[in-house]
Amino acid sequence: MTSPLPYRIGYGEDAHRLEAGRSLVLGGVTVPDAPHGAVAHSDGDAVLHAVADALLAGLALGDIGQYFPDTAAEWRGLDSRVIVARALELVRERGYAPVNVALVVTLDRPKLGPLRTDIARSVAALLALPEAEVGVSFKTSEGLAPAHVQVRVSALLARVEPAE
Ligand SMILES: Nc1ccn([C@@H]2O[C@H](COP(=O)(O)O)[C@@H](O)[C@H]2O)c(=O)n1
Ligand SMILES: C[C@@]1(CO)OP(=O)(O)OP(=O)(O)OC[C@H]1O
Repeated sequence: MTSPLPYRIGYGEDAHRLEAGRSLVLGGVTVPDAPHGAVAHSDGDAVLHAVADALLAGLALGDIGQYFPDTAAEWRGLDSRVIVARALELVRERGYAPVNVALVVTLDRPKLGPLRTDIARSVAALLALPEAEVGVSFKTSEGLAPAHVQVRVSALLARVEPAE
């Protein structure tokens, strides 16, 4: 697919159920002393799954489940940084690069504020962006979904190579 557009917007979401005794990884950062972690086929990093889906959606390339099916034994326990790297590669192959991303994590506990910079820095490094181009917001569900993490991500992609 070639696109003449100078900019394209992508949006991605992910959600995972939380269970005690599992680690909670968000944006490539392991949350210390988390009371619960994601139930998932991979490492359950809902931030990175939503980031990758936003990159893919920006170029109408489908979603991560098509590239990393949760029925494939080879992806069990997968480090989600691999998923983002693949999505970024697909974006670059089409002549685009991410410009900035904004992500919102909805999680009742623990409080993530102390990890905001770590998560921004980690996601920025994965996308080869300055840290200031990764916006990180946290929300509680106000008790409506205490055993659940939800992430929403918007991403702006810019054409960096001339359209073929
Ligand atoms: N896991 C979370 C959730 C929220 N925060 C911060 O708490 C503030 C209030 O959140 P509301 O959902 O009640 O509006 C807000 O400043 C969030 O950044 C957090 O640190 N960790
Ligand atoms: C990442 C994959 C693959 O390991 O599995 P999960 O960790 O379950 O994550 P999800 O966001 O439900 O879907 C994408 C999957 O294909």
